[in-house]
Amino acid sequence: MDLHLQGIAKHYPGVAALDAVDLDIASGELVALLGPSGSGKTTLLRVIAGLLHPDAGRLHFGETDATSMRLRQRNVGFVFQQYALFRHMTVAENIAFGLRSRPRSQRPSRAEIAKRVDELLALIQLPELGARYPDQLSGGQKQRVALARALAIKPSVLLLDEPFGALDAKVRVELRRWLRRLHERTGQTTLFVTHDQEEALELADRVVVMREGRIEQVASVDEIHRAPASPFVFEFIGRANRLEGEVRDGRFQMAGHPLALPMEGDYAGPAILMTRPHDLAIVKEGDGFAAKVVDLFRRADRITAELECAGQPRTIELDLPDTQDAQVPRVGDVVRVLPVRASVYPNDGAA
Ligand SMILES: Nc1ncnc2c1ncn2[C@@H]1O[C@H](COP(=O)(O)OP(=O)(O)OP(=O)(O)O)[C@@H](O)[C@H]1O
Repeated sequence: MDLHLQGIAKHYPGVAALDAVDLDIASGELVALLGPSGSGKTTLLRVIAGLLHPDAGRLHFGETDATSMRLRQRNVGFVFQQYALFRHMTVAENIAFGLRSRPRSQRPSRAEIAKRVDELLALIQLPELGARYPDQLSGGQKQRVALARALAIKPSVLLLDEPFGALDAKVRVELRRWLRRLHERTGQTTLFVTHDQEEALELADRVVVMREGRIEQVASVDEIHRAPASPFVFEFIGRANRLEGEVRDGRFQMAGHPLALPMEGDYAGPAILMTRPHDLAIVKEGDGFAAKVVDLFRRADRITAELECAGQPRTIELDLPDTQDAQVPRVGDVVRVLPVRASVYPNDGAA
């Protein structure tokens, strides 16, 4: 089922949890909602689920206007961070719950429900565990059962709110890969909330980056990497450096010195250059800008230099290439730094 949101708004006293959100999700897509705490991800999910009524805007499931539809009519599957399994029910009973609690006219027969439960136990790769109780499962197993329970009703859309948030890092990575494979098999339209950029980028077909109740960018994982729409997105999806300057004659300048980076568009004025630590190089002479090494960090797989640049409010980080003969500067050295790759944005004060 495809999903269309137009101008969805939800206000609480003093805060716009959602501020005119437009979003289209195609049938079968796996979309990640990514954003910092408080950016409106959960609110958006709750509006789609029908747990929360928006103040404004319209929501369509396919051709059907679902804005005023009740939770049950929407037939959505929902999984939260905290395992919401019923403790007094077995795994099989938990999975069957959504089907069993349907009105009699829409309820499948006992045999059909049992068959569906078996299919789902196989799908979540826990075929032997139907008779167990939730307390007898690991955290990862519980979340797989929660997913099976959400899928049992053949939902129009599956809504996952940080479903792996309470699990340890290793299990989390395993489960997100498992979810990706599961999605490839089921083709279930899925919206996945996370504040973990790695999780979003590994899992999703498309990523929606949210900030203060608004959508900052919607794009494929590739495009979000290649062309982050704003300094906020750039910073949110990986380690980032920010340099302030201006664009003149199609070049970014710091303290009057133009860098040799080609720039698209005809913007001129205050600007922000964003670049990743591994996209900065130390050069012998010529282009680039001067920076002073204020610290060196040895990490597992690299050495990172922290640099101070004249006139810049923040220090920047540069990853040194991992080669034996690489010249490692010392703290206090002044080096010339060249951004090999960067994105330049107008500095409108909001970035
Ligand atoms: N019931 C409520 N009453 C008042 N304010 C609320 C309520 N629910 C959410 N908010 C506010 O709306 C904004 C968006 O909240 P939301 O829970 O959607 O953010 P989120 O991106 O899911 O955050 P997190 O990653 O921390 O879960 C926040 O500023 C939050 O404080």
